[in-house]
Amino acid sequence: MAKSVDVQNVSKRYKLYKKKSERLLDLINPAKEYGEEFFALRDVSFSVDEGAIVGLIGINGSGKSTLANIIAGVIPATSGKVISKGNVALIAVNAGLDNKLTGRENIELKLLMLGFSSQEIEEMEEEIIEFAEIEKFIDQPVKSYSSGMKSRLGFSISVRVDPDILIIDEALSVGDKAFAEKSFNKMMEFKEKGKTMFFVSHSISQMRKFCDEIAWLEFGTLKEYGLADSVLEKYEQFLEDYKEMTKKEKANYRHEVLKKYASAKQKIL
Ligand SMILES: Nc1ncnc2c1ncn2[C@@H]1O[C@H](COP(=O)(O)OP(=O)(O)OP(=O)(O)O)[C@@H](O)[C@H]1O
Repeated sequence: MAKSVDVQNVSKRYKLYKKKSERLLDLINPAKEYGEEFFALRDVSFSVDEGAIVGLIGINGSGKSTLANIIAGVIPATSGKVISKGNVALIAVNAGLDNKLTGRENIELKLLMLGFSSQEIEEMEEEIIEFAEIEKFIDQPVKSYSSGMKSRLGFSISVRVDPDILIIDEALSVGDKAFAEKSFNKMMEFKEKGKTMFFVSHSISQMRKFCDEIAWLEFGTLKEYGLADSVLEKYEQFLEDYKEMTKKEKANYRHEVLKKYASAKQKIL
């Protein structure tokens, strides 16, 4: 089976500064290393077959959105790389929409940037507006939209553009039930067309219905990658245990996971 997305040793490092002056000093004198290092992703690798639907799971802050953004090319990895076959679209609340522009201007700008002609844009525009169900508000600035409206607009543009690889980050959880159903049907259509999709959600039942494979992230590391049923079962059990832990036990757990990761890495090096 041909590979669609290859995530190779991807890490994402952020610098956390206590004061604005630290950020400035770090820029002026990078050798001195001001601020605290924080890894949102640590050496994550996996590859995805063409047509697979992959769920990204993990507790809050485990790195799901960071990974989704890196695969979509919205933010760069600090090290490692992602090789994708075809064009990638990310659908997330707020992703890729300019708040100052109206809904219509956002559609036009996005389609222009993707290289569509003005005639094609004219044809696609009405379909996008209709699918997004924001007809009356389409000429209002996006900053006046609710999060549901933004997400509907983002979703409608991305699916109409017909990308090879689609990444959906929590965007469906903000819409109403009817729109969520319409979006779900659209995604099933994409699935039947054999497109590769990534799906970020906290809903295990949605994941179970929709995904073939799961990447389970834990404190920025890839804990497991495998078939959906088996990984989701383990994740559900983990969530039950994790929920019962005290704050201190959770901190210890995190410490142990990262220690294990560091020693495994040392063995490889
Ligand atoms: N721009 C940034 N600067 C500093 N830290 C960041 C930045 N973006 C994300 N992080 C941190 O990286 C970690 C991973 O964030 P991310 O949003 O990818 O997690 P997530 O798994 O999607 O979380 P959630 O389920 O809560 O949405 C978090 O601890 C977050 O605070």
